[in-house]
Amino acid sequence: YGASLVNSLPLSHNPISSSAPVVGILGTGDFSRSLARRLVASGYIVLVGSRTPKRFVSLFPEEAEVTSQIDAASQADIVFIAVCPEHHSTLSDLKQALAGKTLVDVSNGLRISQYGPSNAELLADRFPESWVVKGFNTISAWSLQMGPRDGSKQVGDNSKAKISVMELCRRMGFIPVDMGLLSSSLEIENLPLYLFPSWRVPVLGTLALFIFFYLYNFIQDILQPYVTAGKNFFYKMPIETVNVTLPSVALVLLSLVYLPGLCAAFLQLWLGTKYKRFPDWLDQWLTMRKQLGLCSFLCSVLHAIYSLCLPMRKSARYELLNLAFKQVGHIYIYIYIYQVLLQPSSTVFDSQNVRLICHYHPIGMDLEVQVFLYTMPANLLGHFNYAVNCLHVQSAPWVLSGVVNSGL
Ligand SMILES: NC(=O)C1=CN([C@@H]2O[C@H](COP(=O)(O)OP(=O)(O)OC[C@H]3O[C@@H](n4cnc5c(N)ncnc54)[C@H](OP(=O)(O)O)[C@@H]3O)[C@@H](O)[C@H]2O)C=CC1
Ligand SMILES: [Fe+3]
Repeated sequence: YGASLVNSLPLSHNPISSSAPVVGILGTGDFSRSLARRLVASGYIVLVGSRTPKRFVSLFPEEAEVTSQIDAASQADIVFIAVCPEHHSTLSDLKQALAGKTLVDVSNGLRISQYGPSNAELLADRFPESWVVKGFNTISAWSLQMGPRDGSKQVGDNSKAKISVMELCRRMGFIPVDMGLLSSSLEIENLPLYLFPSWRVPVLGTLALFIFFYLYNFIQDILQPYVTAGKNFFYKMPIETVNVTLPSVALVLLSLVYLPGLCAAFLQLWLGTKYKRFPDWLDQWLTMRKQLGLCSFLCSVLHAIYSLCLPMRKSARYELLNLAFKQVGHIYIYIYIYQVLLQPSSTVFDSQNVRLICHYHPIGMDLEVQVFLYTMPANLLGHFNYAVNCLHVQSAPWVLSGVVNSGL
């Protein structure tokens, strides 16, 4: 869904100065589209070179010209090679047009390799009369779309003044980011005022789910026995009812982490393309997965703590069995902890993770493979975790009581 955000990004109003270098991009894939958008926003003249320019014009911002590969290569001063390395050989015809120019190789490998030659070195061999620079490969198409995040952000109408402030910033060791004209200043002023904007909906959703399940459990376990049989179980309210509520909330939240990926995959199969924009609700849901996953994690951890707090039961044997089952049942919490703490860069909840899988391995990938990758959890542990969690929440109460009551 690299395409999903491209159209929604506002362009800043940089005037294209005549002295700005003309930048060429070969390829019209995810990376090329994100890069073109950002370059246009930064005031560059962008020429995109494609084998079939007409097909892809609509996917690029109006300011960028989509043309043939040879056109882009001969007119540009600096050329990004946003074509997967397998297909670099198909660019050999452009050797003459690219002579003496700077080529930026943005490619990534498919697996870690200890020995060369690298893609960039191979490219340099292929184009001995050009200057190859390796770069941008660590920036995903997604990050390019999201725009600059770090550094001091500058806007101003007088470019000389702006440059002097940016130079000052650079000398102080920060990376200045040009955000356009003074008319964009409101955007920068507002930036520090948003407090956890991405957390509002997941946290409210968690609270709503908690209230729903708590009321359900309260009515079923406390109110109903009280009304029908006059039994007083109100002492269960602060700990036991909360404790049966938490895993249900965690499970539903975990389902909400996986569901949008499946929806997206089916939608892409249905539409037959990955280049259509997702509906807004799905787009927002997809970007919320990380927060939903972490809320689920929090509920599980609370559940583990509450389980330890529960008062001991009648007999020592029952207690021991119960405790043992609890530990088995709570495997999913350990898996969670493993996922969240030990694999921070690739946690299953990372909303960018699935995108990255697709972005780093898109070579010749057909739709089926892509859909497979989209539906596959970024981390198999995630689905294992989900299954154990389901078993625990769904069957644990009566399986455990059955086993314990049968005298085992
Ligand atoms: N996507 C990402 O997040 C990142 C990507 N990269 C690197 O950028 C490069 C491009 O990635 P990405 O844009 O995702 O890949 P895509 O598969 O989405 O796009 C590749 C593009 O290459 C062009 N191309 C030219 N010749 C051929 C050919 N013979 N066969 C197939 N395609 C050809 C196609 O454009 P056309 O049909 O118009 O000619 C196609 O759109 C890769 O090297 C990748 O490693 C690096 C960092 C991040
Ligand atoms: Fe439990």
